[in-house]
Amino acid sequence: MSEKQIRQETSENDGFENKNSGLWTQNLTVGYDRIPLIRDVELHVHPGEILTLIGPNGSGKSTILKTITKQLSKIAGTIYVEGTPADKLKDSEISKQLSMVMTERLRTELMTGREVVASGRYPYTGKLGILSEEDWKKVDEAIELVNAKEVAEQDFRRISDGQRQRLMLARAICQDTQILVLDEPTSYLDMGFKLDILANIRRLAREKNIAIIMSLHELDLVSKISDTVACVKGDKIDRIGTPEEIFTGDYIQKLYGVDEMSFDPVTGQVFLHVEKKAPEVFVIGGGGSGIAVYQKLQRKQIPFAAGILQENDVEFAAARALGSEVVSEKAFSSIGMDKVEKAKQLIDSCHSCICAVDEFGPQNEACLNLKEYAQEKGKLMYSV
Ligand SMILES: Nc1ncnc2c1ncn2[C@@H]1O[C@H](COP(=O)(O)OP(=O)(O)OP(=O)(O)O)[C@@H](O)[C@H]1O
Repeated sequence: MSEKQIRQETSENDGFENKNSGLWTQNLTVGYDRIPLIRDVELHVHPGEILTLIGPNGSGKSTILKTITKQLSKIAGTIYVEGTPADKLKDSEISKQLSMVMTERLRTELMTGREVVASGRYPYTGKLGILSEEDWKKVDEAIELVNAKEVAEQDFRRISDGQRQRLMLARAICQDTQILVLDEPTSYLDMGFKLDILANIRRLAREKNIAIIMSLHELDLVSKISDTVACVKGDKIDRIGTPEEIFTGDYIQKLYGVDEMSFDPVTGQVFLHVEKKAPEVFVIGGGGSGIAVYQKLQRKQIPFAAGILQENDVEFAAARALGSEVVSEKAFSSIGMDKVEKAKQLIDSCHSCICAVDEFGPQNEACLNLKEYAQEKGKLMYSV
């Protein structure tokens, strides 16, 4: 860790905020046609860190980002770029300090991907826009970083959305600024590129000490990449904190207006809404063994009960979300006889029982007991 990073981390720990670095917004109000959409936006993105905006569609994430990058006029407040109010900076000065991924305003007729990326170097070239060898080196490094070498020489308009997105990110990266603004940088990318680009963004922040502010819809990735998460809801930033402070309890579910069980804040898993009906099948699961069975039953719309799961079991959230009933025991406690009885009653009321568990030991003896019970009753099945 560099000395600068250590200083930065310790400065956070003692609560000291350095307004002269990164990006800072104070009492910022954003909106359209002078009508406020989000008020009092107070964000600070430190060098080397990533702040991610999350929130439902239309909540105002892009509006905040567009205002920060001056594509949209602010209604009130101040945006500090590396300590200086953005109003006092010329566009040419801002573009040396702050870069953004944008697609709308760019004219890309007859341009190759590499040329589009190279336009990110224009703030550093003279009026004729001639790039030096050093500029082209930065262009090619950025293209390499986003894994877009194979499409760099193609017509920018004739490549896929995902390839275009990677090149636009390269364009922002080679602009070589201290602040990077990204609006949904992974929306068109497949899973492999999503992970790759986000890992690169993370590395870029840490290694080059860049302050990054972005919006993301992939909640499972937000907590892995962000230092700070700001939640946009209604006419304000509803909550701001570390991923651990945001992804807890039922906050995210409330932010997005979904059922509490539709999302597991610990793993980031999402579950389709299920109508809770009287269970027809009892699933003996545990340790992740039951998940595939729950999903199959859900796809077939067969209501089920599950058990006996400890509340810290990896499949507890899935069972709770997809099952009509779950017999569970507190984490790290031995399974009580009352829970075994409850599970047996449910087996009695179901027409069949599926045992997803392959191996039994002292920790899941109660489940072995249930399997034997189901067998005695002639209800044991091995697959859906
Ligand atoms: N040019 C515009 N003029 C007026 N209103 C606009 C304009 N662009 C967006 N809006 C409105 O501003 C609100 C916020 O839009 P914004 O694009 O910032 O949301 P978002 O959080 O980025 O959404 P998404 O997750 O769907 O990308 C929406 O109600 C939208 O309809």
